Amino acid sequence: MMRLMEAELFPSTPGKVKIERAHTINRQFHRCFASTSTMFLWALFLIALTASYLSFQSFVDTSSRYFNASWGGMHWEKQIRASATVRRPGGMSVLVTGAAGFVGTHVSLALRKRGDGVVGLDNFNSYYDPSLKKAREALLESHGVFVVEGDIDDARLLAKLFDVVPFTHVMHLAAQAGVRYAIENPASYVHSNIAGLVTLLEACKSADPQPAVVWASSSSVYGLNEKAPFSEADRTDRPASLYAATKKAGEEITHTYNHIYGLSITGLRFFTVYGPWGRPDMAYFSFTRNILQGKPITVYRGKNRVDLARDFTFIDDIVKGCVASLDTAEKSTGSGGRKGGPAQYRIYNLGNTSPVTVPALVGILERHLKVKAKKNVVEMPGNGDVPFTHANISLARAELGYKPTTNLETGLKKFVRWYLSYYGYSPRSGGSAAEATTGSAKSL
Ligand SMILES: O=C(O)[C@H]1O[C@H](OP(=O)(O)OP(=O)(O)OC[C@H]2O[C@@H](n3ccc(=O)[nH]c3=O)[C@H](O)[C@@H]2O)[C@H](O)[C@@H](O)[C@@H]1O
Repeated sequence: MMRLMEAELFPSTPGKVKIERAHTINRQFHRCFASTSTMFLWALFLIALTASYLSFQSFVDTSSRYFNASWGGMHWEKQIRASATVRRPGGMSVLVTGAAGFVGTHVSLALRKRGDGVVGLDNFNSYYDPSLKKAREALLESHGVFVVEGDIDDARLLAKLFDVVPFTHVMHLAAQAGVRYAIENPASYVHSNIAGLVTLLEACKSADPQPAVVWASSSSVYGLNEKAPFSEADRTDRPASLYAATKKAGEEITHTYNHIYGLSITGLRFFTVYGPWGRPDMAYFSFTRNILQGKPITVYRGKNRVDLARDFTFIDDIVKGCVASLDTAEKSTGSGGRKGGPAQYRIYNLGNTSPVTVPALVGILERHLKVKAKKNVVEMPGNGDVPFTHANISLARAELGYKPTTNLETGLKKFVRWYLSYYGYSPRSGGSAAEATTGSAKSL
């Protein structure tokens, strides 16, 4: 019993000799005290060790997050400042979202070439082949445009960007595009076209100075509108796809930020934009790929065997419309999140004004590629498509000086030339592009 008590009173500690039972009570108390203080010291030591281990871990975590992050740091900020530098009197510094996208790349290049400061932002998602986006980024970099890798829904990143550069304008082209893909991945449209848009507008409204915002809406907002050509004042409350609904919502959301915070806003309704460096998910692009590979293409047809038609618009015309919108945008009126007075709010159609049917589009491609397409004609599935689009561009002509000059025949010729060169086709004289493609073509 006594031994048990002793053992409880004087437990052994690591590295210490066992207590001798023959000690006097005093000595026992002394040892007891000594042992308790040793234990206390050991406990302190262990706590300190654990604390330093934990803080070291968190340092390692933070630094690895920091070093792995695609943005941040002094070098990064320096690249942004250099890219945003204005090189012409009265030039603007523009944040272009979706800069590695089709329209974003072309607009960024046009701005940079005339001496404006341009910083790109893109999340390089895999909706379509990210290597094409990387190739566009390389093209931009060769012209001195730096593209930040990040998402428009990242409020911290946006705040940092506005902290580093007092952007005068935002050209907002980042979005989840594609009409039919919304059936497969609705959340992506909500993430980019709704949540991302709001996050971006929040950053713009808080920025000092507030930038003027020009952004990409879509011809799809006209939905089931049958009155042709489509004018800005026509009904847009009957969208036929979730994509269209999110773009329409974007028009309402931007109006709210214009109304409450004095942000200058211009929404551009693009009509089926095509051209070099285009989007592989679009019909003209995927048709070209399939025709060259000898694969069949699916051509949708409307009810009663009516051909579908689109007001296909060449990229160079769209770029001119975007740049003119930036040039004519008035300043936002607010600062520090407060409205200073009424601000400009505009919406324009940017189309070509001459719709072409999908079979006619295929015919032009067949001529340029010198290959006959294998066509499967099927009735348009009910997945978001509309039978036709046709832009009335009077407003953009009057207020932006917008005047499209490239017809589908000429524009597709330029696209095909780019496609063949980008994917490594080298047509022999007299032969068709397809005959000359063996081996060297990159697959999409
Ligand atoms: O104008 C717009 O606002 C929209 O234009 C295009 O949408 P869409 O006109 O549907 O363009 P494509 O996907 O290239 O389709 C063009 C036409 O080809 C048809 N098509 C498409 C794909 C296919 O395999 N077969 C086919 O016949 C479509 O039904 C449509 O009539 C873009 O993809 C959207 O991002 C953009 O917002």
